[in-house]
Amino acid sequence: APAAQNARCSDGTLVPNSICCDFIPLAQDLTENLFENQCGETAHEVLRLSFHDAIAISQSLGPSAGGGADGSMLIFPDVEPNFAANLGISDSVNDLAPFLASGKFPTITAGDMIQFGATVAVGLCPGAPQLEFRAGRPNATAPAVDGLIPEPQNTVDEILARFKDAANLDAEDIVSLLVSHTVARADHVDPTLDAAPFDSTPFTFDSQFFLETLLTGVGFPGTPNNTGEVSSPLPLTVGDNVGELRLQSDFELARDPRTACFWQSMINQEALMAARFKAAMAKMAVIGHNPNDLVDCSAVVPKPVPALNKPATFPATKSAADIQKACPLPFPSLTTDRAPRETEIPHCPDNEATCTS
Ligand code: HEM
Ligand SMILES: [Ca+2]
Ligand SMILES: [Mn+2]
Repeated sequence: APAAQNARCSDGTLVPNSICCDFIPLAQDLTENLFENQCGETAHEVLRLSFHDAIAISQSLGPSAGGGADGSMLIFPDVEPNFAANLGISDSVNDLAPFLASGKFPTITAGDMIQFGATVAVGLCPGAPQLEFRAGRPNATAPAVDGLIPEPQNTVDEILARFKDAANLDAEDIVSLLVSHTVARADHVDPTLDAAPFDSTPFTFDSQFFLETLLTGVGFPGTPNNTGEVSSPLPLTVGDNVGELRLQSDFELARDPRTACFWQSMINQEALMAARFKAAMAKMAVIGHNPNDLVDCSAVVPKPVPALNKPATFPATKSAADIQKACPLPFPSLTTDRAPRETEIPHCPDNEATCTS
């Protein structure tokens, strides 16, 4: 049953508890002053942070190993962010810390700041769903131990085992969470590159990621032989416009018999993709908590920007012949973008000439 809506925020939003109202000015502050109204670098990094905070928990190791979505990254910024698997996460920690310390949001905990920040970030990406948000995560009392964050060099067996040990998340949950890699770029996999995108549309929440990870790899956007990286189908790098980078883990999850059909089913199915991402993110965001102890503040999550409603397409120069089909079900029929050669993937949202990276 839906929670009773027994408080009204000053802007008229009806919520179960007035605590929810405190997130309305935070959403506005983050949107304007941190994310600058874009599905850009800072938004991507806060989404990644929501995962790295939440997944650091272990049923087999017990409660002392980590508390899940408890804000430990923000409360102990000198511990987990220094683990190798968290390389780059300190950018997002440093981005959110001033909002926590500002005194403007005294009722908002570190864990809530991270998970709410991710809902705001995602909503700036065209095609993304309006995520659920629950408030009231108690502050972490200790940082998590090292070794709980999945890495791109991990096998599918290791990845499936890690998500199960963390919170009984299954293969479909993992693929659903990996929708996030549609708005993602790597800064540390190839140390010679900044912002190497995982698909050709890193500022759009679309299904290109699921399509492009199934194309035959032909080269590297930077240097070869990096740990956790395999060859990508669109490696063309021109200056700041870095070519596509493919994680070994995404390559293997796209082809493993346990995940390949669900992976393929996401292609050109944006409503399915958005719905499954929303459901999986709702599970991830409450790891370490009893959701019934939290207040459903979904009503204060900003409405996402409108979708572009562009069907999935093979990038220029690619076609069905380049697909490494791993699922026996029929492959969706898609057109190819028309251009004489491989196109550059723009470094900045909205094709602006400069942007933060
Ligand atoms: C098998 C599990 C996963 C692995 C192995 C993995 C690995 C990675 C790696 C290596 C990067 C590049 C980091 C860098 O070099 O800057 C990355 C980026 C990213 N990941 Fe994942 N990831 C996984 C799951 C997830 C999940 C579940 C989420 C969110 C729900 C997520 C969100 C992101 C985002 C948004 C970025 C881009 C950050 C940016 O653009 O700065 N990832 N991931
Ligand atoms: Ca995309
Ligand atoms: Mn980045």
